[in-house]
Amino acid sequence: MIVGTRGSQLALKQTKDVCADLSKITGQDIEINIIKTKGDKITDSQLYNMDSKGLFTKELDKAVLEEEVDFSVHSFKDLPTELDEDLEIVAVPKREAPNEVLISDKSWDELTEGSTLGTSSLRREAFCNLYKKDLQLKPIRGNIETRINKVKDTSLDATIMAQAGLKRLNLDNNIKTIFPLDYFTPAAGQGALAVITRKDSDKKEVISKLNHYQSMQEVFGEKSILKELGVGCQWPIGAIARFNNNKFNLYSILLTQEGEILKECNETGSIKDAEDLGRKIGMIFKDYV
Ligand SMILES: NCc1[nH]cc(CCC(=O)O)c1CC(=O)O
Repeated sequence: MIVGTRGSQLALKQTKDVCADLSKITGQDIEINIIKTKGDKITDSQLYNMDSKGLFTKELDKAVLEEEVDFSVHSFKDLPTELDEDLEIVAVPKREAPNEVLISDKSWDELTEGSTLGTSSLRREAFCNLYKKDLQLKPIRGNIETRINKVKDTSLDATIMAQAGLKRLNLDNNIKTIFPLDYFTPAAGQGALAVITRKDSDKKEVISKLNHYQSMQEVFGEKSILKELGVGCQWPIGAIARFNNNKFNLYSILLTQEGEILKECNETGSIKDAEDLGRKIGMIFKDYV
């Protein structure tokens, strides 16, 4: 089999992890085909100002559709809300920690007025403005290590990242503060991967063995909020689903860029109805955007 992936350190590590698990099932090695996406080529730091639909996924989708590769591996949170009609997310492997973390010499509580914090995420900007209006927010680009180095070489006082990416790259020793999920709520799908094939692929069945049902329901629930709203990552929305003690809970918060809370929702139900809960929250949010 051949897998398509972006070439970033994180994308490659994620793909290798998925392939190792899949090889255990098939007993065969998987060839890795690196595909450059538009998102890898642009250098503008204000990513969220652009039409972000499939910025990191379009070329990969094409490779799967044209049977250049058998499947692709993505960070779930970077997927656009609508997938090509001939493609399918056949597996969401067990999710890594979805939390947001602070990279800095100082803890979140110690960060003082005027400190510089690098982020190019509207949601992270909104949460910073909600809790610490006096930080100087600066756009930041580059791979995870580059971002950490901007703090280490003191060109920035702090940055906020996903714990999952750091864990996967064994860079989690740089974490200063791990944010609780209901304090600094992550993006829909954060910490999870998506394995995509063609709907009519004969590899679908074997690849679907990588699926972790609970993780899939959590991230599909979160993503359906955005789907219902008809927005991608251009809105500052945090969403987190958790399945604990046999209860499926979906929490989401809608902010303005300036850090004002427009609406918070919390729904509990059956894990199999994850997407219904997400749609319900999306519908409620429609009155607030
Ligand atoms: N938008 C970038 C991106 N896409 C996926 C991850 C890693 C974490 C994940 O798998 O959710 C990151 C880095 C970050 O947000 O810090």
